[in-house]
Amino acid sequence: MADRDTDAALGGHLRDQNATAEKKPKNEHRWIWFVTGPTACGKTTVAKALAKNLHFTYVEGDDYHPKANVEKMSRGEPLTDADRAGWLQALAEHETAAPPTSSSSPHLVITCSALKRHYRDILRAGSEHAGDLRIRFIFLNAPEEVLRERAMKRKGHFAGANLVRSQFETLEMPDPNKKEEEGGEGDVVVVDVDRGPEEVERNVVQVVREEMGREEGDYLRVN
Ligand SMILES: Nc1ncnc2c1ncn2[C@@H]1O[C@H](COP(=O)(O)OP(=O)(O)OP(=O)(O)O)[C@@H](O)[C@H]1O
Ligand SMILES: O=C(O)[C@H](O)[C@@H](O)[C@H](O)[C@H](O)CO
Repeated sequence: MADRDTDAALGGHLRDQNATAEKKPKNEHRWIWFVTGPTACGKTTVAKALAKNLHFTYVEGDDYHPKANVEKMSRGEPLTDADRAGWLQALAEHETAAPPTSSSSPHLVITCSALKRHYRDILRAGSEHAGDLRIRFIFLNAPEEVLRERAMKRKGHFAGANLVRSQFETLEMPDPNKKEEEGGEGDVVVVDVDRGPEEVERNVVQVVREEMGREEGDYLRVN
């Protein structure tokens, strides 16, 4: 018995420890959530909502593009595989790096268009050697016309509406419902974003909570 006398001698410390142990999930992993999709689908908006609601550490993928990539996209020119290689590598390195000590949570949310299967595989490979990582993708799905309109209305961003067409040409839409051997990607959740931002944010937060809850038990440690 973790008896009362012992506990009293420890000033209640033992009791506090047991209470903490009960609250912890059985398996505690570090989670990396990539928020993906073509330009103006709402990656930044959604990632900020996850950071705010679940206290995840937020990494803005666009900040890791070299200057030449940003200049190219500002002119409405699509990037090539070679243009994207170093940028994808830089994002993959975030997965295995220890989170900054100042961050409130070990879990990361990273925005990254990740348009092609091959790009998503680079990000998957980034986590392969770190046994405690769980990596998931959220694909924000909306028709091209909706994204063109959002890009047109947006102010002060290097990517304009003239980039949208080529993003859809490049896109290899992930299919989580197909079997893996048929090219399916079971670690992707597709969320329809052709609706208001509040509804999208609510849906995404729920998707993340459910997925982490399923693996980690009832208690989701978010901070
Ligand atoms: N669900 C939504 N409904 C309407 N407008 C939205 C929605 N989500 C985001 N927006 C608006 O659409 C624009 C694009 O959103 P955001 O910048 O978050 O997209 P993004 O995918 O991060 O873009 P990029 O990849 O080009 O940086 C912004 O002006 C944003 O306020
Ligand atoms: O792969 C790409 O072509 C890029 O990542 C773009 O998608 C942009 O970074 C961004 O989304 C535009 O603002």
